[in-house]
Formats: sequence, C-alpha cells, structure tokens
Amino acid sequence: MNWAVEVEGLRFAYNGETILDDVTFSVPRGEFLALLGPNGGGKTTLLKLLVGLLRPAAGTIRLLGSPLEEALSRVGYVPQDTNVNKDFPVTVEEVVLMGRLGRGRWFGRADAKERRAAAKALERVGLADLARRRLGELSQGQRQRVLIARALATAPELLLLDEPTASVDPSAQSALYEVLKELNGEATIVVVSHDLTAVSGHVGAVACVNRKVHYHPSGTISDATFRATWGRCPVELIAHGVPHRVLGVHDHEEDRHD
Ligand SMILES: Nc1ncnc2c1ncn2[C@@H]1O[C@H](COP(=O)(O)OP(=O)(O)OP(=O)(O)O)[C@@H](O)[C@H]1O
Repeated sequence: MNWAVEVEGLRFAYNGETILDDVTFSVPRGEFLALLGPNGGGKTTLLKLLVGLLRPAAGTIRLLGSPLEEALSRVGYVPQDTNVNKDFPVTVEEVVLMGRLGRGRWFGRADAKERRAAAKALERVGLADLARRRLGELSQGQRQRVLIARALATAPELLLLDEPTASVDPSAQSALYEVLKELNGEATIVVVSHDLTAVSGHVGAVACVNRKVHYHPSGTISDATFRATWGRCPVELIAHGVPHRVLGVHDHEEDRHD
C-alpha cells in the first residue's frame, strides 16, 4: 500500500498530561480525511506532530513513504490561528510567495514563474483582487483563505489543514471545500473540522480523535466509536439531514428525530 501518513505507537504529553496515547493509524495516498472530535481531544496537537512542530514522547511518523523530516518539503500546512500583527507590512501576495520560496531567499526576488503560481493560488481561493493588500487589513476569513493559498502555491503532495473554514461564511465555506476536493486529485488531504455537514459532503474517510485515534476508511462512524470519542451519544451533534454515511446509525435516532 502507498501511504501518505503512517503513525505508529505515537504518544504525546503537555507538561506530563497525556494528550495522545499509543496512537496508530495510516492514511492511504489520495485520501480526503477529516479529523473529528471534541474540543481538547488532541486534533491540533496531532497535526502539529505530523508537521514536526511538536516532537512525540514515543512512536514514529512517516509521511509519503519517508521519515517525517525528509518529507516535509512536500507537505503543506494551514494552521488554525490566523491572527497576525496588523502592523507587519506584508502583502497578501508576499505571504503566498513565502510558501514557494526556499530558505535564505527574500520574497522580493520572486521570479515571474513564482508570481504566477502565487496568483493562481490566490485565484483558486477567490482572492485574486486582494493580492496587493496588506494582510493586516483583511478579515479573519480572508486571512484564512490567504494561508490556504500559501499552502496551495507549494503544490503539496500532502495538505494538512486545521479548521480552515472556522471563520469563513457558508458560501465561501462550500467554495473552499470544492477547492479542496479539486486539489484532492493531486494531493492527500487531512482536514480538522467541527463542521459535520461540510465534512459529510466531501470527505472519503473520517478519524475520531480523543486521546486515541479511531480511523474509519469508509467515512462511517459507528455508535460505539461516537461514544468512545465524545463520551456520550452525541445526538445533538447531528445536523438534520446529514448523511448517515458519516454519522452512522445511532440507537436513539428513531426516538429523537422525526
Ligand atoms: N501549548 C500547550 N500547553 C499545554 N497544554 C496544551 C497546549 N496546547 C494545547 N494544550 C492542551 O492539549 C489538549 C489538546 O489540545 P488540542 O488543541 O490539540 O485539541 P483540539 O482537539 O484541537 O481542540 P479544539 O477542537 O478545541 O480545537 C487540550 O487539553 C489543551 O488544553
């Protein structure tokens, strides 16, 4: 099997408090995987481990068939926190170019090819008109889209996104998932999301993260896993009409939904 992500026996603790415990799962290349789970379950921590921002206490991580450090140049990462220093004088285009240029190069020296790649990435997230604007002048949702464009500009083989649509309005949200779906033709995608409706329409697989990781290749979560992850049957999490392909069939559904 050709794997995009291989995690084995992963353990991580913050200040002695175990956040992820003996986590083992693999993601095949070409997958579109959503990481779901309760607040504080460890989703962001897991992504940070996958891009080498945190080091595990135990276990191994391989990406794209190579040890993590060797693969990172082929991996794109969109972090959750898009807050920037509003006075930092950097334009939208420059931020996107930062994704493309290697270490030791200044973004002022980008050549025409790199600028075209940046422009194309901005176009894909619907921000072509804002290329010359200062990042600090943008709304949070727009900044989130700039960070996605920065990751797209590197043409990653594996793209990891941490709640990329958290501050994006509903129409831009589905547009972004369409972009991700299109990109999925070229890259394996792992996205953290709380938006089950958006997730259910687009992803192929889901993984529930809460100290452990339960991977579901078919995109269906069983009632037992839901309980193990959220600690209860989360009937209130089920948006009406969300396909059960993602949510699975719940014991109480017939009683509580009409
Ligand atoms: N820098 C840190 N120092 C200490 N504890 C941390 C730190 N960052 C996160 N934590 C703790 O680790 C746990 C997991 O946090 P994490 O952000 O990975 O969860 P999450 O599943 O992404 O949550 P959410 O859905 O709220 O974004 C939480 O209990 C959190 O308080």
